[in-house]
Amino acid sequence: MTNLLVVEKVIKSYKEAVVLENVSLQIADKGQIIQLKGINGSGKSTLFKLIGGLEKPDSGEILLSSNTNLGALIENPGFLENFSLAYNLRYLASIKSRLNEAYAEKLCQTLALDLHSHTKMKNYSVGMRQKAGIIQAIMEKQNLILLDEPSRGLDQESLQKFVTLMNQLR
Ligand SMILES: Nc1ncnc2c1ncn2[C@@H]1O[C@H](COP(=O)(O)OP(=O)(O)OP(=O)(O)O)[C@@H](O)[C@H]1O
Repeated sequence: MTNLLVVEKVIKSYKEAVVLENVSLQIADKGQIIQLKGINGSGKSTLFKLIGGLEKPDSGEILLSSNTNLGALIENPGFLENFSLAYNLRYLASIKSRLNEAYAEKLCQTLALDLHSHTKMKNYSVGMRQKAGIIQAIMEKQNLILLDEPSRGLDQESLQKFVTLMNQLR
């Protein structure tokens, strides 16, 4: 079976500081939930940025298979701040295809967000932005999903719904 992701002997430094030193991992199957644990500043977000192509490794390789469809929520998700949630989701989906409105609606309902709200993204709370970030990472039924601190800002009820949602995606 082709791996969805291969990280091979990756080294990444910022100035003098080596953040990732010979990191290797493979993700072969769908249906796995893999937790990346490490103390603050140990390089978790950096690894996600490398996998997402937002940063380049100093050496080593990051390989995504041709059938990998990557979804990512990395640190503070960027949005078109003067536009609504629906506009943003349609825009993001349009890069590859077209928004599945029914699925987006279902995800929004699950996480208690109003897809049809006219509120501009810049006026969303931290938790609402986080939910929007989670939704854009999974709304295309991506088969490899990177979620960096996904619980940030979520209230207790939303957190439970998020966990249920993740288990349903497996
Ligand atoms: N753009 C950058 N320029 C310089 N140093 C950076 C940059 N990005 C990250 N670092 C440094 O790399 C190290 C790893 O940061 P990273 O954000 O990957 O850690 P983390 O494990 O995700 O931390 P946390 O658990 O606190 O979110 C830290 O020392 C950080 O200061």
